[in-house]
Formats: sequence, C-alpha cells, structure tokens
Amino acid sequence: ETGTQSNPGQSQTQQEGTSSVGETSVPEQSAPPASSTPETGESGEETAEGGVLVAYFSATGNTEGIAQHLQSILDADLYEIVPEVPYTDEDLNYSNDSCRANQEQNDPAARPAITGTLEHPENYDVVFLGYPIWWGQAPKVMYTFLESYDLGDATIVPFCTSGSSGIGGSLDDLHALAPEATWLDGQRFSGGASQDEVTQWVDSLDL
Ligand SMILES: Cc1cc2nc3c(=O)[nH]c(=O)nc-3n(C[C@H](O)[C@H](O)[C@H](O)COP(=O)(O)O)c2cc1C
Repeated sequence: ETGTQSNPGQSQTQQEGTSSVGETSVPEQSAPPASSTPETGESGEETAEGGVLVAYFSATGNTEGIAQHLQSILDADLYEIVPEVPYTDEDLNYSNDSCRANQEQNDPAARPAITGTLEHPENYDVVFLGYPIWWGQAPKVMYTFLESYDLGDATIVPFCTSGSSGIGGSLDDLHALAPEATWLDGQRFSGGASQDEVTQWVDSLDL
C-alpha cells in the first residue's frame, strides 16, 4: 500500500466551526503589480500554494485515526509515511528487548526506508506531522521523512498518540531535522480521540 496525498474516499463535508487554515487573506486595496507572477507552475499545472498537509506514520492505526480527523477538519492533503518494510506484531513487541522497533529506537543511525513519494513538499505552508510515541520518542521513520524532504520555512504542527507519554520528549530531535521550519508546540492524543477533540485543538492553534 502506498501513501496517497488526496484520498477522495476519505474526504468529507467540512465541519461546522472549522478553522480558516489555508485561506489567504489579500488586502483588497492593493492592486497586484503589472508583472504579477501567474498562479500556475512552469508546466502550467495549478500550484497549491498555502496548502495544508497532514503527514503521518501509524503502525497500529491510532495515529491514522487522528490524521483522518485532521484531513476532514482542514480539508487537507493526507500523506501516509509508509515504511518499505512494514512492522509486524513481533517487530512492535516492545517487551522483547531485541524487537525491531526497540533496536531502531536504540540506534541513533537507524533510518528505516520509506516507500512512495511526497509530491511537491514546497507547496505546503502548514504541515501537521503525526506519529506514535515509541520509548518517549518519534519512530525513526519520522527522522527518515524529515531528512528526505525539505519543508523549508513551513509551519510544522506535530501531533502524536501514545499510551500515556507526552509529546514533549520527542520534539528536540525532530526540530533539529527541520531547523528552518516554525515548529508549533504540538499535541498528544489518546488513540481513540474524537473528531470534536481534534477540532477544539485545531481551533486553538489560531493558524
Ligand atoms: C515500540 C513501542 C514503544 C512504545 N513506547 C511508548 C512510550 O514510551 N510511551 C507511551 O505512552 N506509549 C508507548 N507506546 C504505545 C504507542 O505510543 C501507542 O499505542 C500509539 O497510540 C500507537 O500509535 P499507532 O497505532 O498510530 O501506531 C509504544 C508502542 C510501541 C509499539
């Protein structure tokens, strides 16, 4: 299965009380300069400037649920970070010291490969970045993602799911991998967080 940026099957009608993320407000009185840049790229295709992306990794579906709420709330593009080698139950069995997930989290150099491509990362002004907490940190595949794509000076909004741990301990490493970005504080959710809960958080961001 590959990551899809826009999945029509998952798009829903915009909810009441959605934030205005993605809308640009242009002062009415300022006329565009005569030689204003056209809004199409060199190839003539439409650009999605000011777009919102929800990029996430989820091994057991919890973070995916939050990502889908966000896509629906924000009318955002959705991109699943898919490891080239999927995680099996045994890989995730953290009570086994030598399970794959534990080995990767213990190895500073681990960068599990990603399959699929994020198209036009430069088009996104706001990137919601979602992951499960593994041993207090983001899974190493998130490091692979941030090292693979230049998100420039986008605003990155981290979110996570966990059994109980907060998001705080995972942020320093991620910040270092996209130092030009503006990082918002981010938010931890429990696995089954409702769309209302996610909506309240998005509204509080004042994006
Ligand atoms: C290898 C591994 C390590 C984990 N470490 C933590 C942890 O340190 N703190 C915590 O609260 N939950 C921890 N969890 C639980 C996950 O964060 C939680 O189940 C999360 O919602 C899974 O998200 P997902 O379904 O999107 O993969 C860990 C899970 C795994 C598989």
